[in-house]
Amino acid sequence: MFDWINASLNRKIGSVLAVSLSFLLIVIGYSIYQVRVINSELKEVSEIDLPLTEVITQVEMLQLKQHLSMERFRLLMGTNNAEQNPIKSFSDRHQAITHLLNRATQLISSNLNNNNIQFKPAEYQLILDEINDFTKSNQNFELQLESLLKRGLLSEKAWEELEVSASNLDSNIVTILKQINQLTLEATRYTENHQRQFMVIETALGICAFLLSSLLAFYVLHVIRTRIHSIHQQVELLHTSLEQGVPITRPDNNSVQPSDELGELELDLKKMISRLSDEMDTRKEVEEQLIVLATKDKLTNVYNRHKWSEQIQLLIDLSNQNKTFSLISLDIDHFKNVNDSYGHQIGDKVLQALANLLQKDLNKPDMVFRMGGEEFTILLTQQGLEEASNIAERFRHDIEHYQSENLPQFTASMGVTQYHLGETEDSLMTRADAALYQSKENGRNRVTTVA
Ligand SMILES: Nc1nc2c(ncn2[C@@H]2O[C@H](COP(=O)(O)OP(=O)(O)OP(=O)(O)O)[C@@H](O)[C@H]2O)c(=O)[nH]1
Repeated sequence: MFDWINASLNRKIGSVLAVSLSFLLIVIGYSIYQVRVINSELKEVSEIDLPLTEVITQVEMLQLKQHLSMERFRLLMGTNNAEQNPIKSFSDRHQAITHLLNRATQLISSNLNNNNIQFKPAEYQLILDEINDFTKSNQNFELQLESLLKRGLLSEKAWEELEVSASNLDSNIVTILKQINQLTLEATRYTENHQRQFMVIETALGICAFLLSSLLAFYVLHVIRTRIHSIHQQVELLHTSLEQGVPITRPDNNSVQPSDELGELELDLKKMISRLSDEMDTRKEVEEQLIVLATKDKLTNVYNRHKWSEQIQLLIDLSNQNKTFSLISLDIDHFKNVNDSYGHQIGDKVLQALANLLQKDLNKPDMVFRMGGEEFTILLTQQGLEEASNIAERFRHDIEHYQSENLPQFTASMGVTQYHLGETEDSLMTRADAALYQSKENGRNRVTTVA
């Protein structure tokens, strides 16, 4: 049973068909057997019982005629109307009766010998014995009658004896006939019962076959529907994830053991979803890396000029809704000397050290941009001019006192300004650069704040 549940759909459907077919064959086989039994029973009735009844009825009729002729002869005996040659007519009837009795004996004995009689053969044997006995009694009666008739005038006593024998023969043949009729009746009833039984069993078998086939077919359909529903859910989940752009839930590939075609399809689908999920994860990582590459400076890992343009526009838009911000323009002092004295690589390291120092000191929403060369801009998204100036001064101090074993000391000049409502990026930058220029002009390593 367990194997069958795990079997392929083809095998499941094949099994349902095989069981239905087997049941059908059983019903057909049983029907053929029953029809044959009923047929042989009816054959027995039509080929033995009915001819036998006909023969014995003829014997009965002849026997009665013989009896009546005897009575008639007795009454007319000695009168002018007496029959001239009664022996011949008695003898003819006797021969006819003997012939009929031989036919009846032949009919029963040949069918008994050929095993054609299935229903109560012992009863037929009994009837055969009775017919044989009757034949002998009839033979004796006929001989007795013939000898008496040949002798002519008979005594009253002899006539009475003959009368008794004839009556006995009449009642014997009637009894045989009744027995045959009884047998025929019983055989017919038996066949009728047989037919009824056959109908009941055949109907029960048919119902069983129908129920079993329906149950199996229902089960197979249920299995197919459950699998298709599971596959449909996976596809639906995938569709929703793709539509909403959320990560694809990775299915559990181990939970399904493919036992049939739908199981294999489900497993293939899960594998495909897993692969798609991997691909989406990789693509997301690549996208994130691309965003980093597009927005960050490779050397210092602070934001680049491209990100600056995007961010300043955003802040200008926000400040138009009454939110202000400030910025610090920063340039390393005499950086050319650093490069010239220590080499370009050390120059790069100074740029990296400065970027780290600035980022470390900043709060989350504030951002550092490398505008090019040794120029940096710090965007203070929520601070006013005074606070920005203080931050710039803190930076200047930290840079001046920054110490590293492998790097030379360096300083930076800064220009600080605040965004004026409604002004453009250009005018803001011009003011910041002017302030920075002023710091350079005034001897460097200083902060100039311009409102
Ligand atoms: N190592 C290194 N040097 C750079 C890079 N970008 C620009 N520079 C150098 O920065 C120096 C800038 O020099 P200047 O514009 O003359 O300015 P300064 O020497 O800093 O003098 P002031 O700004 O007037 O104090 C140049 O020598 C450039 O080669 C870089 O990515 N790495």
